[in-house]
Formats: sequence, structure tokens, C-alpha cells
Amino acid sequence: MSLSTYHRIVIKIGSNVLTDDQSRPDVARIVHLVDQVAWLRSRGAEVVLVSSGAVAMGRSALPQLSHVNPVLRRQVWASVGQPRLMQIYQQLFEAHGTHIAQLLVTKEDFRDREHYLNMKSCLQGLLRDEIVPIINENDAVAVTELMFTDNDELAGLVAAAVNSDALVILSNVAGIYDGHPNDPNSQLIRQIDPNDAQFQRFILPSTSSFGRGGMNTKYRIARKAAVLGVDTIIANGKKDHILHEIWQQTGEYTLFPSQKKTSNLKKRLAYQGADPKGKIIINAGAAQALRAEERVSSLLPVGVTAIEGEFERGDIVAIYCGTEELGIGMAQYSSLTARKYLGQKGKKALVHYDYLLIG
Ligand SMILES: Nc1ncnc2c1ncn2[C@@H]1O[C@H](COP(=O)(O)OP(=O)(O)O)[C@@H](O)[C@H]1O
Ligand SMILES: N[C@@H](CCC(=O)OP(=O)(O)O)C(=O)O
Repeated sequence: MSLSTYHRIVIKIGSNVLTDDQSRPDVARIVHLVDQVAWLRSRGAEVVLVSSGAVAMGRSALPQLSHVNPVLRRQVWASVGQPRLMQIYQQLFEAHGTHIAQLLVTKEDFRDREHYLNMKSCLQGLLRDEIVPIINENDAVAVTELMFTDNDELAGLVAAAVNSDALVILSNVAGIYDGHPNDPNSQLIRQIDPNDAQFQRFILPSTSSFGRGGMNTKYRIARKAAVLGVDTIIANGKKDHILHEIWQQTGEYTLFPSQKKTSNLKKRLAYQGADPKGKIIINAGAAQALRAEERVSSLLPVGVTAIEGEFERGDIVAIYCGTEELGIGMAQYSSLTARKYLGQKGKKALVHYDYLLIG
């Protein structure tokens, strides 16, 4: 495997990659990263960036704020920092004759079918016109429970949305070590089978100074993306020529080689699992049918005992039997209609098996 065989690559850049050890914008590093992205593009790759750094840029511009509320302070820093971040990217990409575009998104944009499709078609349009999309969370409006765990989670969702071949997560460490990354006795794990959960024990709860989800989310997202067919790499974005090295299969990083390709929709469902719009409660017979390995089944209203929450056609819903979560799916019609059909025979499937992920 090599980046050079990839057509489309999502690259996530962590805040710590974009800032120096005094938390100031590391413009020289950003210049080098943009040069490398331009180099990948000159070799035919389509690149989508997921870039953190808004809060870090805002904090560096306005270290003293009157607000003591940490949530509000973060919103203010992000709204001040995001245009500064984009201004740097804009200038640097322009020097390569490349246009960039900004997309600020929230979790809701991935839960709501209409938002999701609009975002997806915008991304496709940008790539068709050879524009580099630069995506970040809309930190000004996404606070507390509305937030992604961090931008690694967002990058996984973006990789699914654009059907990318590879996801490169750039952090301030070379990848996952079998101990503390600063301990000289720790070894970098070069390859991780995404089906193998044993590496979890090496992940320490610590994050870097700006990091939110830490290595834990990177590990979780990398495994998920690889299982769904996206080669995923965790690498050190602070290392010179890291993208060149990954492209040429040299250098050091942790690779999660991809398993079989999965449909886009199943990828989206898998990432979206923790955050459905509504709940469908089904009886034991329906649960047994959905779980049966010998035959695929759609979820019919006859097996549904209750509907919780409000959803529209195309929204992601969780499927429960009692208190046990069986999986997730995409609703074929609204919660209003679903309630009307509750327990009835001969009605259209609420979740078609093509849009269902159990287990
Ligand atoms: N086993 C491990 N190997 C490598 N890094 C680890 C490990 N366990 C925890 N970490 C921590 O994860 C950090 C990277 O995650 P994070 O702080 O979220 O970075 P970013 O800002 O790039 O998203 C590293 O700086 C390191 O301190
Ligand atoms: N959206 C935030 C970044 C959140 C985040 O996940 O940060 P990081 O762990 O450094 O990738 C920002 O732009 O500051």
C-alpha cells in the first residue's frame, strides 16, 4: 500500500502541529505542510483537509479575555482564530495557484440527511473544480453536547462522506507507541490490524496541550475507518517531509491497513452510531430476525413496539430491543408515519436492510 495508489485523501491536522512549543502559530510548519499537500496534488491526488487550530490561533491573538466562562472563552477564541487560520492557508495555497474553501460543520450536519447531502454535494463540487476544502468544526455554535469528540471524529466522518481511499491523521507524535511516547524504551507500533483491540492498553489518557480526544479517539477512529475500507495512518505532522515519506512508503508512522470496502452509507452509519436522531424499540422476534446470519431482513413496523424522538425520512435512528442497543439504520419514513404503522402488518419497511447496521 502507498499513498501514491490513492485517488482521494483526507488529511487531518491537529492543533499542536500548527503551533509551536509556546502555542504560537507555527507558520513555517504550515508553509511546509501546504507545500507537501501541493506536491501530493501535483501527483494527481485529491486532498481534503480537516484542520484544527481555530482556538489555538484565537488564544494566541487574544490571550487575555474578559470572559471567565470556559465555554464562552472557547467560542470567542475559535471565532477570532478561524479567519486567521484560513487567512494563512489562503495565502499559502494561493502561492501554489490553488483555491481553497472553508466548511464549518456541526454534528447535526451529519445527523440530518438534508444537511449531510448538501455538504456532500458541496464537497464533491469543490473537488471537481480542483479546490481544496478545508473543514473544521463550527466551534462558535457547537458547544458541550453538540460537539464532536474532536476533529479526529470529524475527519472519520468526512473520509466516509467523500469516500476517500486514505485518512492521514497528523499529530505531534509519530503514531501509537507501546508505552509513553516520550519514554526512550517505547517502540512505535508500525502496523495495527483494525480488528485487533489489544493495542488499547497502550493508550494513555493524556492529550497534548490543545488536544481534545487524545490518542484514544485517534485509535478508535483509525480502527473504524480501516474496517470500513479506508487505509488510515497516524503520523507526526511536525516531522519534515512526512507526507512525502508516507507517499513513498518510507519513514515512521502507524498504519491501520484497510479491510474490504464498505458502502458509503454503511460507513456513515458506523460513524454516526453514537448520535442518532431517534430510537426504534422492537420486540424479541424482530430482534432475532435482524440478527439472523443466514438471511438479511429489513425492519418492518409489525415488530416495532415504540418510537422515541422525532425523525424524518433519511435520518439516522438507533434500534433497541428493551434496553439493549442492536444497531443503527436509516429511517425510510418519518417518526410520525412510523407511529401510525406501529405493530401493523403489511406496511413498508421502516429500515430497509441495505440501510441497516446490526451488531
Ligand atoms: N500510546 C501512545 N502513543 C502515542 N501517543 C500517545 C499514547 N498515549 C497517549 N498519547 C498522547 O496522545 C497525544 C496526541 O493526541 P492529541 O493530544 O489529541 O493530539 P492532536 O492535537 O494532534 O489531535 C500525544 O501527544 C500523546 O501525549
Ligand atoms: N475545532 C477546534 C479543534 C478541536 C480538536 O479536535 O483539536 P485537535 O485535537 O488538536 O485536533 C479548533 O479548531 O480549535
